[in-house]
Amino acid sequence: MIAQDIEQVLISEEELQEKVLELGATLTEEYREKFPLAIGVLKGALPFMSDLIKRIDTYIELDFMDVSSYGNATVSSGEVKIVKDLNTSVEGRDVLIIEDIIDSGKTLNYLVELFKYRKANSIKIVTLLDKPTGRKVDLKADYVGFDVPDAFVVGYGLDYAEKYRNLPYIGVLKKEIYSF
Ligand SMILES: O=P(O)(O)OC[C@H]1O[C@H](OP(=O)(O)OP(=O)(O)O)[C@H](O)[C@@H]1O
Ligand SMILES: Nc1nc2[nH]cnc2c(=O)[nH]1
Ligand SMILES: [Mg+2]
Repeated sequence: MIAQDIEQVLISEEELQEKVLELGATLTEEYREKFPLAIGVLKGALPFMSDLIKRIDTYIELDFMDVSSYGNATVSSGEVKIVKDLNTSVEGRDVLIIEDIIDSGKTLNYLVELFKYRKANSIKIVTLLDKPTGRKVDLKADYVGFDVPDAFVVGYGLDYAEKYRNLPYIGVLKKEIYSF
């Protein structure tokens, strides 16, 4: 049972699902007349994206980008690596980036600049979690599910050393699990 490693549940499964419904309704209105390209940032955004897109009731196209700046560390290296690029061109498209968390902001800052350079028509960000205290670059999401405190959170896509992504809620690990 991986739940035994959790010290505290910060956001329950029910709260997550309720927020996903709310964000889905907002995005349905935002993109009603458009055909946005929804870009999931792997791997963390996977569970959130999977739930969210089912609540967006308009035509959307999906694509994925795999970038990594943390490796197995809990502090961003600051260097964003493209592990997998998009299959689709963003030129002229209304791009909706779907993320699990904004912490330093470096991952999304990099992606926003990249999609601007590639001539996207518009770029919006929806993130499940925002950790404003972690910010190292000036970056704001257009849609935020929850603000989280200055702690390393796991679950619902968020990992510690690649584990815990499959927890259905957001929590904080017991101190003895972390190796820092
Ligand atoms: O705002 P930042 O400080 O850049 O941090 C946020 C990013 O870090 C995590 O991804 P990570 O690079 O660890 O890869 P993963 O999604 O595969 O876990 C998370 O999923 C975000 O993409
Ligand atoms: N799992 C996890 N990944 C992150 N990437 C950036 N911040 C975090 C965090 O708080 N938890
Ligand atoms: Mg990520």
